[in-house]
Amino acid sequence: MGAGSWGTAFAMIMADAGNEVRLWARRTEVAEGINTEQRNPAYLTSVELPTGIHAVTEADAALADAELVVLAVPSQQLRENLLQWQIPESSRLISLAKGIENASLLTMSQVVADTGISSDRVLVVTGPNLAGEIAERQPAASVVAAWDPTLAREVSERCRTRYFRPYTSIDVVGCEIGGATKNAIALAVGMGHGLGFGANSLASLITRGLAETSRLGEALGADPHTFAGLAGMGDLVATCMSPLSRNRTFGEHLGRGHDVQRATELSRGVAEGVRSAGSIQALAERHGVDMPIVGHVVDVLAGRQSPRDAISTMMARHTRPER
Ligand SMILES: NC(=O)c1ccc[n+]([C@@H]2O[C@H](COP(=O)([O-])OP(=O)(O)OC[C@H]3O[C@@H](n4cnc5c(N)ncnc54)[C@H](O)[C@@H]3O)[C@@H](O)[C@H]2O)c1
Ligand SMILES: O=P(O)(O)OC[C@H](O)CO
Repeated sequence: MGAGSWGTAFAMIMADAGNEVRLWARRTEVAEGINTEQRNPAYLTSVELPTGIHAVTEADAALADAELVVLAVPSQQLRENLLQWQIPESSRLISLAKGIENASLLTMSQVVADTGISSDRVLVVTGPNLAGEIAERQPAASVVAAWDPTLAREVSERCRTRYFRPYTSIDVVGCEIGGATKNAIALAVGMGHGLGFGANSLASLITRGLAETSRLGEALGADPHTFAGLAGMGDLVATCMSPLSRNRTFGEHLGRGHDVQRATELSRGVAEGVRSAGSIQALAERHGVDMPIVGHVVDVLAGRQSPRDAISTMMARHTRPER
């Protein structure tokens, strides 16, 4: 459900893994391009898609009798869409979005459950999975997380291909916090890059970003090991280091001196950290967790601080043991 970059690339994974795939696109021209030319004319436009993907513009046509419903709309739009869709009762749902809902401070699997769908039916797929690389069938690993390890295993087998290697996890909340928070940290790393700083600065931000992500995750009951894995460090490193990342690129525009409006105009696709950073900060405050990098990202996005001042303020913080 959603034919943006990741919805399209994940449809490709599912088709390559031998599933019959229906892909819901909002726009007729997107569906037609996929069905007649095996190309999405709006996202990943140079990629030839497998013939096994059938695109539709009616949500009901995509959802009818679906065994697995893959949710690939941006996180702040998930609830409004779910409330309109007729999700088959026997289906399982896979959440792909990486964000925290603004109004509720819920993770995406929690939003799904909040609309009345049992959390036993909800899975999360997350990891270092930049859609542009996956669509070229470059090898990557990922994590399929569910409360029930048997379900996680079953679904991981359904999306395994020669280029996509899914591990399993029962730490749903940890995987989701890793995925949502890395976007805010990537904004900070992008700012550092845009300011002209090198590998030492960026590695320092990544590592301390992981430390604050782990603190938040643990406060929410996550397994600390998750943050050393694909959904934590793996995704954080891929996002912070790749020019393909929309979040890192958005941060880079800010670091080069553009304001949020101009950075938005220069961006293609959704940079989830821009919308979720404030929610992550609010969630951290609710649980008494210190997240200085996310806090400064929020200040920069709100125009209260420049990227350069944000970095200077972080550097001036009191020193203390690393752990
Ligand atoms: N692109 C990636 O590399 C990647 C990888 C892993 C996870 N994700 C996550 O997947 C989610 C989707 O990202 P994406 O990369 O596909 O974004 P995108 O910007 O490429 O596409 C967004 C899609 O959502 C649709 N959309 C936008 N507003 C909508 C609304 N109100 N209702 C319904 N549909 C709407 C658009 O039409 C489009 O199909 C995000 O949470 C992102 O963090 C992306
Ligand atoms: O392009 P980004 O910044 O949304 O990152 C994409 C994926 O989440 C990387 O795993």
